[in-house]
Amino acid sequence: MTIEIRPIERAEVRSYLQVLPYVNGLPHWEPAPAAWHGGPEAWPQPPAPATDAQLDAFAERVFGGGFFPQAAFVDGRLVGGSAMLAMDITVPGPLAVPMGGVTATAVVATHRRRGLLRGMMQAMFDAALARGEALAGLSASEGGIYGRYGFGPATRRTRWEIERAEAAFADPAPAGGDLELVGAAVARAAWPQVHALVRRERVGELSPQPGRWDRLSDESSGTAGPMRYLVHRTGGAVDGIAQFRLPWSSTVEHTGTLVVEALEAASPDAYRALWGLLLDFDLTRRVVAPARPVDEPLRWMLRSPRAMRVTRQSDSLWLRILDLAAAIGSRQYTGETGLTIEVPPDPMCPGNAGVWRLDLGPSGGSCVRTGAAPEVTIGIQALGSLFLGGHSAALLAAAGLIREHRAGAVAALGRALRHDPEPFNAFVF
Ligand SMILES: CC(=O)SCCNC(=O)CCNC(=O)[C@H](O)C(C)(C)COP(=O)(O)OP(=O)(O)OC[C@H]1O[C@@H](n2cnc3c(N)ncnc32)[C@H](O)[C@@H]1OP(=O)(O)O
Repeated sequence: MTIEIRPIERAEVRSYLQVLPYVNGLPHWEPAPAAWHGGPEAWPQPPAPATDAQLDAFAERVFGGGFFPQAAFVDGRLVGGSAMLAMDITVPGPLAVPMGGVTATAVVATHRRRGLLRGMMQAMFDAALARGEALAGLSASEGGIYGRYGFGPATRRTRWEIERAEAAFADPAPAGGDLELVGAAVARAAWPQVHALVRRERVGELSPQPGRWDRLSDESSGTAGPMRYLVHRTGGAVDGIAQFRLPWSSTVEHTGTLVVEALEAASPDAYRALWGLLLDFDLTRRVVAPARPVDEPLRWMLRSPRAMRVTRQSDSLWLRILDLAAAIGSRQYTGETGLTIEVPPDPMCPGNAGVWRLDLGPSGGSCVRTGAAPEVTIGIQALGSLFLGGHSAALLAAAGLIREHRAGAVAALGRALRHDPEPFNAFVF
């Protein structure tokens, strides 16, 4: 048996796409989307296998630029694929820095658990480093897979519900600006503008992947019904947008649910006005929001903050530091901190291991090798989890992921790295 890991040629794109479960109509995400969306029906419906025309259209896009696919061949047959997208992620500053976004990953069922993904991941890390990318990120299909490659959960998402009857705002004064229900064509033009404003400020936000907005559609999807769009304008300029559905259900318990798939607002007025209408939409009983930040201002705007019931919480973006010194130099920090850290061996990115002197401050950071004794030992996975400023270093130390050699060093590292508000990415890729 011969194994070959290499980038694919243009003529191989269709074979590459065909190993991806969703292209075959198989689930590619958590097996139970209903756990996030609620309701007893499979929601949304599993996708149908891609048609030939769709495969050709995908293939064109794959070689449209910024997409770096690797594949695993066994005895000449393509049995696994994974790809990196050239993206930008907002890091504390806020500053946009390049990140290789790992996506479209699968190995056919007959060839799993023999190291093919590890081989593709190594090839993608090496290529990303050669392109000058210090970070890689991904959304994980399962929580047990990606830690071994050095990825740490870095942003979180929650699913919450609010009963309409309990959703009154503490301050009933209406927000400024204008709301309009629009079709997908208007949403496709408006959403990029809002997202650009939001991601300039919000740490963890990502540049949109190619074709992201083309997927906004008016078409109905099974019991989920059509997507609906609501925009907010201030002085005629769009500064907020939401997409929501009113899914059909056969049970009385689940009828009248309004599902807010995404909502982005670039001003407090837009945020308040969009939620104001969605929480008080006639003929509904409940709002479900499946992919929201853990620090949702809306809770603090409600007369009864406990009306917002968090029903699920999970990781969202996983981050992998490929080049520690470059990554540390790419963001800004709270206060001035000097610290010596030890990073244990990192076989997939060996340049990260060793003892480093960190000098971190509001104008940036430096990370240089030192012979001094380390004050903390921290693995590359834990550094990935802390890098955007989410999570607490003390928490990871309590879990045994950071070892402290000088009292107070973990607290100092945590203070320097932490960022408020919590990092969040509105869309997965
Ligand atoms: C970023 C994204 O695109 S998310 C989408 C990921 N794709 C999917 O979930 C589709 C279904 N799954 C698959 O196709 C495959 O299981 C993959 C792509 C996740 C992994 O491919 P494989 O070639 O089997 O992985 P590989 O053999 O390199 O695994 C490396 C290690 O991960 C482990 N592993 C692989 N998949 C899983 C899993 N689902 N759960 C737990 N451990 C796993 C292997 O046991 C192995 O462990 P080891 O390092 O201790 O030996």
